[in-house]
Amino acid sequence: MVMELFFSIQIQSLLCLLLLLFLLLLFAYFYLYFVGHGRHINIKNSTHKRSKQPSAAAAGGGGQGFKIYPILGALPEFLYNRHRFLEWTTQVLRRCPTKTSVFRRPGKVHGIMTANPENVEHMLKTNFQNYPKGDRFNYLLQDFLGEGIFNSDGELWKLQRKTASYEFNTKSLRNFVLENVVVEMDTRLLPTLEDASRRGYVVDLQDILERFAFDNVCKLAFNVDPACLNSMAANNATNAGAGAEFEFMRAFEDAATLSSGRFMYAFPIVWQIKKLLGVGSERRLRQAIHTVHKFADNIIRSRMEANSSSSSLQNEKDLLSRFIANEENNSPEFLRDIIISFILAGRDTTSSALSWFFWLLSSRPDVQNSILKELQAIRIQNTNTGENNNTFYFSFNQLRDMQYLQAAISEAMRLYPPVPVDTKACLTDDIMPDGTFVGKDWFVTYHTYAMGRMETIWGKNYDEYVPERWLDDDGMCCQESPFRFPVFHAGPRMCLGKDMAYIQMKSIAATVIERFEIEVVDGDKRPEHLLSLTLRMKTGLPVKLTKRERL
Ligand code: HEM
Repeated sequence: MVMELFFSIQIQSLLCLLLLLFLLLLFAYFYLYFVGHGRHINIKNSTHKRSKQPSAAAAGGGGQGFKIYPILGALPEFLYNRHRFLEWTTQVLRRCPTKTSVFRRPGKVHGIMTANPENVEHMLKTNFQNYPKGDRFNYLLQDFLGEGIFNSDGELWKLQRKTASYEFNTKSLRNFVLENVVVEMDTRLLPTLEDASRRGYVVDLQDILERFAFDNVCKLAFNVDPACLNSMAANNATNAGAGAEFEFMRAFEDAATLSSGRFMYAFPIVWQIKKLLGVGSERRLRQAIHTVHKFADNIIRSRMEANSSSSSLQNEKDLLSRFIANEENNSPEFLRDIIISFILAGRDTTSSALSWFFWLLSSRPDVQNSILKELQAIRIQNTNTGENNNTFYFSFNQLRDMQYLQAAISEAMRLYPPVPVDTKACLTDDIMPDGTFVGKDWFVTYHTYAMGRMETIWGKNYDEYVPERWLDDDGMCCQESPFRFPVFHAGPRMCLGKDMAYIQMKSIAATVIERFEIEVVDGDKRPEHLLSLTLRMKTGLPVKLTKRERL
């Protein structure tokens, strides 16, 4: 018995020793890689000859790209830099000669990241068919978005795109959007800001703009007013405002954040297990999706019933009615998917752009003055021509004439694009225009944030906020090529809401700037951002408002 125990202890000690030795070897191996032999991979090597399994060097190039370790790929660097993902990837791409680098995750997951306009044109337009959203994207967002336009490829996408493109070009939809914006400003935004300025409160401008955008896009999508901006004022005072609409907004926010959180798992198996067991973030996601679906289903069902019993839909101007009227495939589930995709697309994008714009503006009185001058000129012109009898808000034509403001907002989006990175899947092996090999099933990410900060695209002053760079000699704001400035995507899947977004953003910016001076609390510090589907400020945008003297 004693001997048995003795041998058992011996064996256990031996096993421990072996394990220790193995760990030591592993540590030494990776230590050498990190410190001494760290390998960079990038894409300078622009050979057009394709090998079945391209070597790391052939797929990268120039020795400047992401560090790729055996087995772990770029994971160590990714984990180390996860909190500053955009800055890190921008730095890497900037030092790559063709602004593209291979990125490998553990296992067989390969991809490239690019900030090269020619590559962007190739994937978003020239070889569009080869770069769909792909199975991974669809799978991660399927629970929330189903088959909606934002999460579909092929025929399903085409069908939605066709109907939506037609509707987005109609004057009636444009007017509907502008009317909603004016009402929301008049009844909620301005009273909220006026109240804050009168009492000297600090308010979170990002939160206000997000609530504004959510109210707005819900009106556009299914003519429902969640009154989020109202419930904020109510919340501040009495903690009221917890109706079904408010619950819907909260649930929508959670569902979007938690769904996009799935992209950030270093090991996707973790969220899959959580989903299977119904625990943690996946349990919260399931609940949030249930609330969103229930709310949307009720509206869709009652709207469809109204449609079958009368022709009342003809008077409705929102997107849901327009899709119901379009007879092709309008099952309640499909309509729900469509509506949710639109709300997601139009929700945080304009608020993100405006939040960064207002932050940039707070340290640039010269730009503010130029905007004020432009607004004043438009007001004077208005009095002379009698264009708009309502001297309070700006008409569509007046908004169109705000060229400097358009430039100032575009310049803010160059530096802080609301959708900072966007990823597609590669269907079959391909070679990018810069010579980078892309394999079947690789992911391809175009990096809008990095592209806005490339000297090769914007010149030496790329990191300065200069609205004038967008203006021609006549002071007109020029269009930039969407492949150099893919803030609204490009090619057949280009953002459908671009014009609408500019109307909304210019209308809010002009109305607010004309009435208030905005001081950002700690404005000299750049706000930290959150990495989700859109570029949000981590701790909001705290501001103090002072009413301007009348112009
Ligand atoms: C500053 C504001 C906005 C920016 C920067 C922006 C940007 C983008 C980007 C980058 C995409 C491509 C995403 C992808 O599918 O890979 C996109 C798609 C889309 N956007 Fe926008 N967007 C904005 C506002 C809006 C608004 C207000 C709407 C209207 C509700 C809208 C509707 C859409 C739709 C429907 C798509 C999908 C198009 C398709 O897949 O065919 N967007 N947008």
